[in-house]
Formats: sequence, structure tokens, C-alpha cells
Amino acid sequence: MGGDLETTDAARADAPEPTFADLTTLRVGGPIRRLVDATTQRDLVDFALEAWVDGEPWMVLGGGSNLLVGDEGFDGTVIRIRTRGIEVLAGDDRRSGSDGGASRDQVAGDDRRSRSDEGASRDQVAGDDRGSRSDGGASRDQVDDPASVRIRVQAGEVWDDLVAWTVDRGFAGIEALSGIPGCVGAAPVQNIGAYGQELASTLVAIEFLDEGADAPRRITARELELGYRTSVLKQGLAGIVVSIELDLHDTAAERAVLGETLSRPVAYPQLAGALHVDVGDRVPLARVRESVLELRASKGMVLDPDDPDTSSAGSFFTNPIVNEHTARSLPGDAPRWYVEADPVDEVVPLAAGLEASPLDQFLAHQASLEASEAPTDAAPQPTLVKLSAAWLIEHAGVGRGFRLPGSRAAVSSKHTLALTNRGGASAEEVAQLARFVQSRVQAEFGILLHPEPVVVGLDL
Ligand SMILES: NC(=O)C1=CN([C@@H]2O[C@H](COP(=O)(O)OP(=O)(O)OC[C@H]3O[C@@H](n4cnc5c(N)ncnc54)[C@H](OP(=O)(O)O)[C@@H]3O)[C@@H](O)[C@H]2O)C=CC1
Ligand SMILES: C=C(O[C@H]1[C@H](O)[C@@H](CO)O[C@H](OP(=O)(O)OP(=O)(O)OC[C@H]2O[C@@H](n3ccc(=O)[nH]c3=O)[C@H](O)[C@@H]2O)[C@@H]1NC(C)=O)C(=O)O
Repeated sequence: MGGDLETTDAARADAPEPTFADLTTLRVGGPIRRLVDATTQRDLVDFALEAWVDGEPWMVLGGGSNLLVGDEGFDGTVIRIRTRGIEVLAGDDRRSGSDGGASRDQVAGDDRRSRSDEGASRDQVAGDDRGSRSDGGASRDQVDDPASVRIRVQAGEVWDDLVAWTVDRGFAGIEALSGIPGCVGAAPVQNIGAYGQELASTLVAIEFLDEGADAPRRITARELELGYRTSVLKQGLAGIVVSIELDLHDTAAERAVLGETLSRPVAYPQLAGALHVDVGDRVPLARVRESVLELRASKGMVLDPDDPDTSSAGSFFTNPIVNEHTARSLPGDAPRWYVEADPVDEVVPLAAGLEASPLDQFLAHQASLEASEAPTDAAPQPTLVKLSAAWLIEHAGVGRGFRLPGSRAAVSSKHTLALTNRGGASAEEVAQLARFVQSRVQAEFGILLHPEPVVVGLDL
């Protein structure tokens, strides 16, 4: 291991060991047997190899903003990613995808290792938060964009600092993702998205350390199969994201003519409303950032130590994607958005009782579907509709501020999709609230809500 590794070991008696309650934005979760801080790429690989050789349980920690860990904690190694560095890749670097020198604006360095694979994939379907399927890779638009600029960012950079950095330099493409918590390395895992942009629209590739490997490899965005809050990383490809590469739009030429750095076209009606423009308009980058930060703050989605509504993991459930038939069965005022093909969320028959857990009912339903379905190659693609989990929760009788008797966990008073810790809640209290919300929505609408955060040591 390198000499600058920072190791916190539970065996060390002199300093109190941080628990997950100290390290996550939900502020719940038990002790960590061994916490190590990887501050360079070399250290990251060394720590990971050490854990893998020993065959001990391991997990990655970024900003702790999308994590619910049980009160028992984690009996293994937690590798906290602290690597830093944002580089602008120039000329050959960006075409080959190698990461040799020639960065014209390197902010911070790291012990980068060189790797040359194919460049950006060329026919990505650009997605947005309401869209469902994103095929990953730089969009044709970006690759063909003569003003595109490619950057590589190390996994431990704070996501929102990166957004601020790009806005300051007039690089457009992730401005609507302002205020999202967490670290850069977690962003491709669930293809973060908000206010009409998602990572898939700008992501070109990642450097990834597969579990058991001793050096990272490059994986193109296309290979990541990015979709609505998902990717092959979320679906089980084990390892660690080491860095990401993005193609952004450099507004320098436009600025010379217009005197302003304009955003990508505004794609989210709520954001367009807040900016007093139409969907499709372009507005100064900094205004988009400001407006998104205000919108997020009004929903309790910007971390603020003085506001218990922000002691959450953001949206606790994903918005369900169902077939058109199910969507039509909902009341007329239920928000619905048509999406492109993606897996349909399970609709559990209302007749299924609530005695079994939602997961058991889901599995039983899945098994009965598999048993009854004859294989077919030419099934027509169903029309898919994304629903609002927040609306379903509210209309299942779980309003803002709701809490179970005696519990210190509550639904946010600003947005029903965020479960919050009002002070001193246990992980089990958060899990109880989550199960209650799931069971209410299921009883009312027959729809099973899926947790968005990574859940460790708890059953949901
Ligand atoms: N759209 C929104 O408004 C919100 C979005 N988020 C997003 O959720 C994510 C949370 O980030 P963060 O707080 O840093 O993550 P966390 O520290 O909460 O980690 C959550 C999980 O992400 C995976 N992960 C994190 N970093 C890496 C990495 N370098 N390589 C591989 N897997 C990794 C791990 O899952 P595993 O163990 O399964 O590999 C980890 O358990 C961010 O992308 C954040 O932007 C969060 C809240 C709101
Ligand atoms: C916060 C996250 O991402 C957020 C992202 O910031 C926003 C903005 O793009 O859109 C998603 O929320 P969302 O679908 O709830 O978006 P919002 O615009 O806040 O609400 C949608 C609709 O839900 C309904 N709504 C919202 C809040 C509420 O308390 N009650 C309610 O009924 C309203 O009808 C509203 O129009 C993302 N969540 C998911 C799971 O997709 C996160 O992933 O953690």
C-alpha cells in the first residue's frame, strides 16, 4: 500500500470509529469494522485488492447520500473514495480515450494509469429524467459537436462541485444536475438524472476496477446499459468506478458572439416555469444552476444541516414504470409520462393480501407469471408509462410529514418521496416507514414501489 493511505481500523482504540450514522445523509446505520480512505487511484486499487484477497465483505462509500445501512452496521471493509482530479482532455486524448498528458486545464491530478480503448460510442439515444431507456455513450449530437469538450473526473470528486466547475467554465450539459448530492463515482451507477438532464446524455466512458482485477479497464457508456436510475453496475457488475469521462458543450464560441454562456435547451416544464421560459429555450448556464438549486431546496433536496427534511437519501423510491392499462386505471389527476421501452414494474394484484411482505408478494407474483407465460419471440412492445411515486404515496393516504406512532423517521414535510430522520432515528425506524409506505401504495393501487438507495443489512 502507498504511504499516504489513511486507514481507520476498528481495532484502533484511540479514536472513536465513525458509524454509518456519521457518514450517511440519512444519519442512520451501525458500526463499520474497517474504514479505509482511498485518496489516490493507486491506493484505491491496493485497498480493494487487499479486501478481495482476504475474501472479506467489502463495499464502496462515496458521499453516503444514497445508502441505508442497518443498525448492525457492516462487518467488513468500507472503501471510502476520496480521489480527486478534473482534467480537460485535448486532441488525441479525447479521440483515443487514452489518458496521457496534454490536459489544457488540469485542476488536480492523480496517479492516472494509461489505457487506450475505443472512443465514444456514436449513436446514443439521449435521455432525460422522464425518459426511460438511455443507450449510453456520447450522443451523436455531442460527438459531432465541434464545440464539444471532454473531461475526465476522478470518482471521489463531489458531484455538485463538478457541476459548479463546469458552469464556471461555460461547459454546458450537466447544469440541470446541480445540487445532487454524493460523489462522481456513484453517478453512473444509477445514471443520475434531474430536471430534464441525465448523466447518460454526456457520459462517454468510465474507468472501472472489476472485483478481483488488479487494474482498471475502460467501459463505454453504451456498454453500461444506462436506463432510468439503472445501469449494469446497479444490476450487479461488481467493482469500483475509478473515474468518468464526459462530453460537454463548450460555449466559448457562442459567448464571443452572444456575450453569454447558454445552457443546453431546457427540457423540464417545472424548470422552464421557474425560469419563465419555454421548454426548448436556452438560458444562461448560471441561471439554470441557480434555479435548479432553488427548486431542489424548496423540496428539501439540498443538504442543509439545519433542516431535518434534508436528512434523507433524496427520493427513497423510484418512479414506477407500468403498462398503459395500469396507468389508465389511476385517477385522472395522477401524473403520467410516456417513456421508451424499459422493463415494466410489477403490478401486484390487489387481491394479494398484506400479510406477506411486499417482496414475498412480488416474488410469488413473478413466479405465477413465469409459470403461466408461454414463450414468444414476437410479443408487441407494450406502451410504457412512468408514474409519480410521490403522488401515489400522497394519494395512498401518506401525506407530507407523516410518521408512525413513536417513530423518529418521517416522510419529508416538503416532498412525500423523501423519507427523513427527524433526529436520532434508527435504521429500522426508517425501514419500518419505508415498508409502511410500500404496503399503503400497494393496497391502494396494486403497485410495488422499489427503493432507490442501496440497502445494506435490512429487508425492504
Ligand atoms: N437525483 C437526486 O436528486 C439524487 C441522487 N442521488 C445520487 O445517488 C448517488 C449517491 O452518491 P454517493 O453519496 O457518493 O454514494 P453513496 O456513498 O451513498 O454510495 C451508495 C452506493 O453507490 C455505489 N457506489 C458509490 N460510489 C461508487 C464507486 N466509486 N464505484 C462503484 N460503486 C459506487 C455503492 O453501491 P454498491 O455497494 O452496490 O456498489 C454504494 O453503496 C449519487 O449518484 C447521487 O448523485 C442521491 C440523492 C438524490
Ligand atoms: C431527488 C431525486 O431525483 C428526483 C429529481 O430531482 C426530480 C426532478 O427531476 O424528479 C424526480 O422526482 P419526482 O418525480 O418526485 O419529481 P417532482 O417534480 O418533485 O414531482 C413529480 C410530481 O409528483 C407529485 N408530488 C410531488 C411531491 C409531493 O409531495 N407530492 C406529489 O404528489 C406532483 O404531482 C409532481 O408534479 C426524481 N426522483 C426520481 C425517483 O426519479 C432522487 O433521485 O433522489
